[in-house]
Amino acid sequence: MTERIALRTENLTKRYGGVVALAGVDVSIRPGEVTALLGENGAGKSTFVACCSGARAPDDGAIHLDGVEQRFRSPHAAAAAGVAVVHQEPQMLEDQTVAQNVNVAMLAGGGRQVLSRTRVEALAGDQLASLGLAHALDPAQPIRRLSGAQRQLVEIARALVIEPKVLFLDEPNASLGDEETELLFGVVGRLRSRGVAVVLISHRLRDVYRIAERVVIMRDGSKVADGSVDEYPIDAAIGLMGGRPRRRDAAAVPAAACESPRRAEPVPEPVLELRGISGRGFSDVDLVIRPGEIVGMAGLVGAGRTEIAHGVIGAAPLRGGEVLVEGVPRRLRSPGDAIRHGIVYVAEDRKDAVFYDKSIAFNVRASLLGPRRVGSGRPRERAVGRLVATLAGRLSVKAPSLEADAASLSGGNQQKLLFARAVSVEPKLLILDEPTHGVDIGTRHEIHGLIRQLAADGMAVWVISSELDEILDLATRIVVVRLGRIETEVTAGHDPIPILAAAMGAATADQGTS
Ligand SMILES: Nc1ncnc2c1ncn2[C@@H]1O[C@H](COP(=O)(O)OP(=O)(O)OP(=O)(O)O)[C@@H](O)[C@H]1O
Repeated sequence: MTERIALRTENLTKRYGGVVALAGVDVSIRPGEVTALLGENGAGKSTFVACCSGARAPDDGAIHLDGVEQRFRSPHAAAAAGVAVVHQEPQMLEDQTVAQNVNVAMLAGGGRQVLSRTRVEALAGDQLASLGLAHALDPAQPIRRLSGAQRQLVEIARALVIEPKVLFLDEPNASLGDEETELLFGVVGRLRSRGVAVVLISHRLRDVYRIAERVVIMRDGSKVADGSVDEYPIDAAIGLMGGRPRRRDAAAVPAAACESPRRAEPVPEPVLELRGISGRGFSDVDLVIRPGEIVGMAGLVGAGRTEIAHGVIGAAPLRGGEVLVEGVPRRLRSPGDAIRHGIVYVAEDRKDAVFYDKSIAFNVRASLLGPRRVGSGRPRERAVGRLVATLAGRLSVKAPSLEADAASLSGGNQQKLLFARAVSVEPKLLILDEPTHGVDIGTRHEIHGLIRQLAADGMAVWVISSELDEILDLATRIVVVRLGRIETEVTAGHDPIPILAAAMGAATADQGTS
């Protein structure tokens, strides 16, 4: 009996100028299975998805869907044939509701236009319920009020209205907390049992290995391995992806950086002190961050962590309380104002921060022209050189040249660019919201190493992350935000897991009833 194959590529090839993004890739994806597509940043995963889903035309090779060769002229044509994609950065109608956004997808998929708002909400509600998402999303909520995780779930609901044969999920869990990842995997499990071929791209390998049956491993545009997860366990996959030795973070940093900050020395003056600040989505928040500390902010997605950071840097209004920067009360009016006071925030959503139509070099220089450099006129070439060296070396950003558009960088490489750009401003306080979102495992170690080194050199760092592992790995002190308030605080060295689990678990129960 011949095995059923949902999607098969043969010699799939794609070049961007001199860059070979796909070098003759042969892959078979089976129905009713979850296949993980793995590879470091820039390996060619997104390009593979783009070619299979009509977003890019391959230069060579063939794509077969259920045994029939296809030449998709557009994503719409691919969707009509049964190929759906959930993208890393969902594009949605921001002012419309969840229901309207799902409805638009239904219309695009050939559904009938529905004019009544209650009917639109009921249809979207049915769609969400069939995916087990009825409790996670309210069809009447406007998109702009949703967290990154909730938007991902809406995007998945939209992709599924066409009842695809093949579903590509490109980094769907990059910004999801543990709870939301479970929700997502619940949806994936349902799709698998309906016979959908699911292709999952994710750098969170431990999550991936919980759900995938098969792996396809890519490196530099080529497939280097393909088989069951038993044949290629995590460590083997990591080796195949990079061929780069996996360095322990601690080895990359001076030993002092791994200790709690400056225990024996006098306690330095806080860089930032929040006294009972309130704003939309949070209230009565007290927090002190001193030089050399890495404060990890944990909590469920939607708990209010990003909102607190936005309130501090002036991206959203504060309703009350006081912000002190180096002991002086300040009301920061905008992120630019925050930079002038030595506070740089790196957003979770890179769409807002990358100048896509400008060159990589422009993006790098943009920060060096920032307020702290104004006095020196032109950005100092040495500083540019240092930054570029960091990008190319420690963060291994793959780019054809510095003059290429930032849009030509893979998603993970854009994230690295933003990190390096923020660091180059030499802030007193660096606020990182999901700093390794979409970044491969080797680079994640490098970024963590750099964060520790910066703290060891005296920078204060505030890390917001949905990954408890990341917080436990990095932070010298951990605060947990729950329902917009700081719920609990623990110092590294104590066993924080029971405390964190209690705070986060309690939050789930409360949120469910409110
Ligand atoms: N529009 C483009 N123009 C030029 N080069 C591009 C373009 N899109 C992608 N590339 C290059 O093709 C290669 C593969 O990129 P791709 O986005 O497919 O990688 P990826 O494996 O999805 O990475 P990530 O994990 O960071 O998302 C990279 O070297 C990238 O810089």
